[in-house]
Amino acid sequence: MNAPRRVGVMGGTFDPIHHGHLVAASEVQAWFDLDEVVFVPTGDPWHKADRQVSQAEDRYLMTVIATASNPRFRVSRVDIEREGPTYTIDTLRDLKAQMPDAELYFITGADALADIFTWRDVSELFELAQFVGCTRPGYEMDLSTLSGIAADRVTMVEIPALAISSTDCRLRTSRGEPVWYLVPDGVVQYIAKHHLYIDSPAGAAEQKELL
Ligand SMILES: Nc1ncnc2c1ncn2[C@@H]1O[C@H](COP(=O)(O)OP(=O)(O)OP(=O)(O)O)[C@@H](O)[C@H]1O
Ligand SMILES: O=C(O)c1ccc[n+]([C@@H]2O[C@H](COP(=O)([O-])O)[C@@H](O)[C@H]2O)c1
Repeated sequence: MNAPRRVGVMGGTFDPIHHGHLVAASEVQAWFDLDEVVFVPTGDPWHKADRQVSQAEDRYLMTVIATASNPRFRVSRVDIEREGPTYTIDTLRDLKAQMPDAELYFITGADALADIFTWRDVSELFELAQFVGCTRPGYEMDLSTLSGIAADRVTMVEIPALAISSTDCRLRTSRGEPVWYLVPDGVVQYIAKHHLYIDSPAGAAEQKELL
């Protein structure tokens, strides 16, 4: 009998996708010898309701551009195409329906993992996937706070520390500061071409210079 496919699932708002996301996915792929990592941009990230999130289609296309050079990476539209707020329980059910024999590994940073007990249907989440928490500068995750099934289903992985966040990339862009080398080149160009994260004509002029 063939061994089951091992599939990483990298969920994120990716507004924009940056090298912290890509390094986390690549490290976990290598660590668990995953056959592929599926990036899943959120549709409606209810947990980020305190701010305006860019159009799903822009976040999806930036994710496609950023992952295109890695043959083990692909991007799924399951969260974008589902109506209503995005919950990981639905993401994992949809992916499991598409790949019934796959073992799923849901990849998060330490900050997202620390909040996992606030996520919808948390105990079923641990039945559908193993969870992999990546270290992230500025965030601690103490695995001893997990109990029962969660403790067996969560692994922490130490990855190269990249103090990059989408928040900082948006702020830098809005101030006319460069995001080259924080995000892939194609994403810099997408941001500038589509005038993302700019709220003033002066900022737009700076952005033109970046192209
Ligand atoms: N630099 C990083 N190192 C490790 N993990 C990261 C890093 N940046 C993001 N992640 C993880 O990637 C996933 C998707 O993150 P998300 O798209 O929210 O990016 P973000 O940089 O945290 O965004 P924002 O600043 O807008 O909150 C989350 O699990 C998050 O913890
Ligand atoms: O299912 C939930 O209740 C839930 C709550 C918060 C975050 N998530 C998922 O966690 C992933 C990372 O989220 P974020 O906010 O760091 O981009 C993304 O796939 C979200 O859909 C999921």
